[in-house]
Amino acid sequence: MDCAVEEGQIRRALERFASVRRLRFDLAGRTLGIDAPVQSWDEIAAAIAAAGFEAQRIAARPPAEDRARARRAELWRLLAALAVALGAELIHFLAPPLLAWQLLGMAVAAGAIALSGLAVFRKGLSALRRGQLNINALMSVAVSGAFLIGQWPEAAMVMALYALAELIEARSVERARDAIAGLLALSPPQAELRLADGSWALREAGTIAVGSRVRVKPGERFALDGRVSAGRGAVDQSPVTGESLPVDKQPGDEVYAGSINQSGALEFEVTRPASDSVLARLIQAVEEAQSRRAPTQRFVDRFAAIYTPAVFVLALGVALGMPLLVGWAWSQAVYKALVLLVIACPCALVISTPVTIVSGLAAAARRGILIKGGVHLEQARRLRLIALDKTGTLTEGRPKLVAQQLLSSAQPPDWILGRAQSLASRSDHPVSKALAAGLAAALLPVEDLVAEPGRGLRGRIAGGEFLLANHRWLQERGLCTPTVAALLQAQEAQGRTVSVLADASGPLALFAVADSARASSAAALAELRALGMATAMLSGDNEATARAIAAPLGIARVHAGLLPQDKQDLVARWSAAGPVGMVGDGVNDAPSLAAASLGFSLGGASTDTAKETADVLIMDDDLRKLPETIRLSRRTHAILLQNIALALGIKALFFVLAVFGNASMWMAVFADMGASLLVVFNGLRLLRGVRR
Ligand SMILES: Nc1ncnc2c1ncn2[C@@H]1O[C@H](COP(=O)(O)OP(=O)(O)OP(=O)(O)O)[C@@H](O)[C@H]1O
Ligand SMILES: [Zn+2]
Repeated sequence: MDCAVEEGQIRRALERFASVRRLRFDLAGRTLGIDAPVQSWDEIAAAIAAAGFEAQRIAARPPAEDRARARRAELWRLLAALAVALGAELIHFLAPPLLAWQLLGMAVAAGAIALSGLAVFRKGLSALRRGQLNINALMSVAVSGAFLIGQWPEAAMVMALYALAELIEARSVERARDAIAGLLALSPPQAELRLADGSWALREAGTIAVGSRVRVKPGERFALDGRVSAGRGAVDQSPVTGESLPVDKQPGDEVYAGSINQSGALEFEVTRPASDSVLARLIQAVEEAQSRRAPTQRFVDRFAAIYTPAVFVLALGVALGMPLLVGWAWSQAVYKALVLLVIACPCALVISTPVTIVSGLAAAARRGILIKGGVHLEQARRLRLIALDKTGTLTEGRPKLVAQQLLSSAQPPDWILGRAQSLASRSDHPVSKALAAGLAAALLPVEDLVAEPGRGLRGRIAGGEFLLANHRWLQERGLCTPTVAALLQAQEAQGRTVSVLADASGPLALFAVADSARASSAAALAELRALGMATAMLSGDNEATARAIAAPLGIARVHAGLLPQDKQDLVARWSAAGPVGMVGDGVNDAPSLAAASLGFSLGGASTDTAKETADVLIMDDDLRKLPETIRLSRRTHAILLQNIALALGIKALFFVLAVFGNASMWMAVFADMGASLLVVFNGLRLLRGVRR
């Protein structure tokens, strides 16, 4: 495989295999890494053969130096072909018009073609035999045609330039990928490991076991993920989370491979093998995202599949039609038709999209935004409404007990608080956790504990049945007296979430927890609105509480008291009217994340379920990454359009020149190469301005 067009053909052929997890193309090295189970290898090889390529299994990747040497040899071969082609031109121009000289010139031209174009002819012929029209077939026809009508110096020139252009193009695509790999591959290969005798030694990061002790000096990068066990200091985590400010680390804190230790020596205990670090998973996700084709890419591929045969038919029309209709000389008409064949090369068009999208994904990853596919990158700019979950998304999700009040004097305070504490300590819900952490009573055994989603907890303690209920549940149970309701409303108006301990006799005590809005929330929402997005809050919490949190953030649409199912229904209903983004963090949010056109979750705060369901992961929990994602999506889209216009525009220009002016074949090849390079560099612009 030589160019992006062929890469696309192979990609399409393998796309339908569910077993193929990842494809890693190395155009310059002519190798393709396929991550798939052994059983499907034969099937895959057969699919590659059906696409017109011959797959050769390699025992191991040839070492980097060998590949570099092979690339250099190829470059020299093509430069030599170019020189020989120039020789053919010189003979054509300078030599006397004798048959001997003619024959010599033809031989030299044939030599240049053989030196540069054997592979093109081989692949072109095999495509023609299968009744396909690919770029190799077109070039073979064009070059043979030019040779036969006596334009042998030009035929040689075109073949040499074309092969050279393909080489340059393959290298630029490769360079785009390397730039991305380089941006992401930031963790050092070795780490300083403590050995059994207490001494320190450098070891390959891949061989260090979970639980080992590793040391990082100031200024060095972490090679592995872990938990600090000794030392303290500031760590720059921007390569992993995009967080711009260094984070202070002390024993017990998590550190990530790829981040930079800025001050103080830190020792940490390895918590994940090198292959499973957050950074490694990030890289893997971006690579997987690359191999899934985005909508624009599908469109371009489909277009190219029509465009090439269409130009071929047109060329045929010019060759046959023009002499008959307009009275052109046959040789002139055939020559113009051959120029058209060269123009039919869709290379620039076909590489324009993947390079742009890959750069966009990498630029996002460098900002700590993990986008799980080009589709999602393209989708973000279409969003008109963004729905945000309250607890844990707009707020920190770490509520604290800020007020408590006894509502009954039938039992001693210790008796009541002990029951509340015992129920609360049995649940992982943030409200319960805040209560458990805020009270200090002795724990009693709880039987028949039931968690009622969106309502609270119920259980038996020492023979009595108790509820730890929110306002809604209290009302449903008919336990809410006007006095209690007034007390609850006073707390709710301050944005607090209230739970009431109650038994059959009625409410016993109320507990109010407060959760503060994230520092980034207000700015993020203002930016979203400036981008023209509508925002809405979805919450399982009480309406008054939710409104108290929403008001300072400028969110007018508040939907509170929702059960997880209600959230999903709302999002699904809105999605039917237009693309909706949903931002959530909890297990409860997974259904609505899936129902949204684009689901966002927070990398640090979210549950694993939410992270897996989401299409976009915001690594450092900074909500300002939401507007950033949308801006990046818009920029990516603009560059995609520019690239498509550029690729097609240059072709159109040469098309007109070829038919009505005097564009020559080698000019057309040159234009193709120039267009390819332009779109590659335009796509790479997305990577610029990204912090390393
Ligand atoms: N296990 C529990 N312990 C205590 N209270 C609970 C529990 N489960 C639900 N609640 C009550 O029900 C309300 C809604 O809970 P739910 O889990 O649906 O929403 P949330 O995740 O807290 O809020 P949001 O939807 O804004 O993220 C909570 O505010 C709380 O008052
Ligand atoms: Zn091309």
